[in-house]
Amino acid sequence: MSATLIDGKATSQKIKSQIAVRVEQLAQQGIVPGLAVVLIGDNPASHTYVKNKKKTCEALGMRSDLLEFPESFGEGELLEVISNLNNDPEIHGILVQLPLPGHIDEFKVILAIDPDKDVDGFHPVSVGNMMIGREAFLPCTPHGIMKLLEEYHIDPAGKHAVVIGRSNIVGKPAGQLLLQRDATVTYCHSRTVDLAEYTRKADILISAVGRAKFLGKEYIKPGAVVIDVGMNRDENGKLCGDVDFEDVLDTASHITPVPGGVGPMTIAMLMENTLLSAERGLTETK
Ligand SMILES: Nc1nc2c(c(=O)[nH]1)N[C@@H](CN(C=O)c1ccc(C(=O)N[C@@H](CCC(=O)O)C(=O)O)cc1)CN2
Repeated sequence: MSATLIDGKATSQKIKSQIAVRVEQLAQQGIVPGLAVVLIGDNPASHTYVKNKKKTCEALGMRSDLLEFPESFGEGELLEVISNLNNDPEIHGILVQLPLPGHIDEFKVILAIDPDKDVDGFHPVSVGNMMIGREAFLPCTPHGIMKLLEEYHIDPAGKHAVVIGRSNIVGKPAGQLLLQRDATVTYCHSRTVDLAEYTRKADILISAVGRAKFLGKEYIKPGAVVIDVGMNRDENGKLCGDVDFEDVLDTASHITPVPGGVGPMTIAMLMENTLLSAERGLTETK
């Protein structure tokens, strides 16, 4: 039997429609959620992502400031830009597009963002709050994964979730959020010996490996839910995930496509975090 497709595009559209309604309600109180996106350098993929963020903001009635700087932009200059955004009352969310050029210390930059405007959920304060289950901006990709599971009525409680990847942006927080939903979580990574030994025991498999079509059916437990976070190019230059989609289709129960799976959810969750930040400001000033 063929797996059910987990449609991130449709789910993200649904979430964005709900966000647009809340943005309109805020507008009646004279507040427009504002997102500042900072881009350094010429990475073509990053350019596409920030343009999409701007377009989505505008489509939802939110303000979006795109601040673009050359590859040579200094770390000190960037920290100053962030400080100005921290102090701008019309900006509710600040996002510095990653990766940054090598001469800029990513951690220093993340640390400079006011945690109240950290809509990426990368600041140690956000990460700490997420870890202990307190209110926090959740990192957009893992949060998007959890929303997809919810949308498709997949309850992680009691399931064995295997996460391949241990990045701070995706792997680590994805495992943490699954744990909070009572899954039993195993992390695998580039030094894991006999990966298939673990993945074949996964009821929910999250892959953030970054290797095109790396996971075939021999890695998948029959009936597993497969969430593909990979964003790779195949031998023909076509966008594809970590999972060999066609090969796995008859083994998995549910699967996310690439494109159209987790990716669109990342942007929807960013919009939601920015809206939450603006709504939060409203509560605090009342
Ligand atoms: N500051 C951040 N930097 C980066 C993040 C992030 O969350 N915060 N994540 C990624 C890039 N990213 C958003 O920034 C992102 C990547 C991909 C997509 C997406 O919608 N992908 C589409 C396909 C797009 C295409 O055709 O190329 C899909 O999967 O359907 C959204 C956001 C790294 N940097």
